[in-house]
Amino acid sequence: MTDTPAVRVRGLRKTYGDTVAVAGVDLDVAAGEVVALLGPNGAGKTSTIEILEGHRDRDAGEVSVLGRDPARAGLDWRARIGIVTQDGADLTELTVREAVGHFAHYYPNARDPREVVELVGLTGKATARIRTLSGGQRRRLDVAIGVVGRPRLLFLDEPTTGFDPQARRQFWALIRQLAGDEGCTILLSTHYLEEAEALADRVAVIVGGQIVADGTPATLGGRATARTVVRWADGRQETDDPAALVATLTRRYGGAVPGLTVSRPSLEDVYLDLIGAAS
Ligand SMILES: Nc1ncnc2c1ncn2[C@@H]1O[C@H](COP(=O)(O)OP(=O)(O)OP(=O)(O)O)[C@@H](O)[C@H]1O
Repeated sequence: MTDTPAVRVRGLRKTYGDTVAVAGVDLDVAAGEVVALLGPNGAGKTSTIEILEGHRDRDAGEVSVLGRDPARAGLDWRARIGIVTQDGADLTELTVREAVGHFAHYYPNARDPREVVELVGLTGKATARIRTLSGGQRRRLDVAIGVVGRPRLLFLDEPTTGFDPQARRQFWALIRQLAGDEGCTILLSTHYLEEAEALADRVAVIVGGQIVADGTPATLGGRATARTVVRWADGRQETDDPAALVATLTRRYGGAVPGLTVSRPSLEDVYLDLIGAAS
């Protein structure tokens, strides 16, 4: 990672008529970092991401993406970012390989379209027309189009919606490869907590257009220091000393404790608390 942030946002605001979609967002993404934006429907994730992509105007605030203001950046800047939107491109009569090849032409240092099709697991569909793809295959194609230009920064807006579990795991492996081997900075929005946990170095939770928490998946919302919950067949207790409680239970039952589980709050528990407290 270098010291210059890939993304720096201060006081970002966006309204649509009477609706305040983004209400003063501050966000930093370091070069090489994978950051997940989490938040309920309508929280302002897409609006924020689209402003950072240069696809939407802002009302106020400072935004720097790869050192430029997206509202004024040119083609050289655009060639260094990759975008996977919720809608995808409208190219339904092209084949998968044609579509990826078409986008490759826009970039000075594009990847080989065949390699990209392979990377997203669509080789078996390379000559299929886009309109014949399933929803999950279509999203993989969107990812292929997003990465064909070797972006330094990749925006992924709910990238795995509609994926089956196996496709989601394959997609995660692809993202780890892009982030790890190639040092690509990634900002993604998702509704899947396990996706944020699997991929993100850092998670920012946005509610009502404001960031209400920002931290690693392990520490978000005080998760690392939260009390441990011990559950067993006849009870449940929160404790700071789970070993002592389990020892007590073991003595009480004279051996194995039926149905014993020892857990810290999941990322989902913490997230639901955060959005509940904020709304
Ligand atoms: N083009 C638009 N015109 C009017 N209102 C809009 C427009 N786009 C978004 N909004 C409103 O702005 C708010 C934030 O929407 P946004 O799409 O940024 O949320 P989101 O967090 O991405 O939601 P989701 O998880 O449902 O995709 C919502 O209240 C939405 O209805």
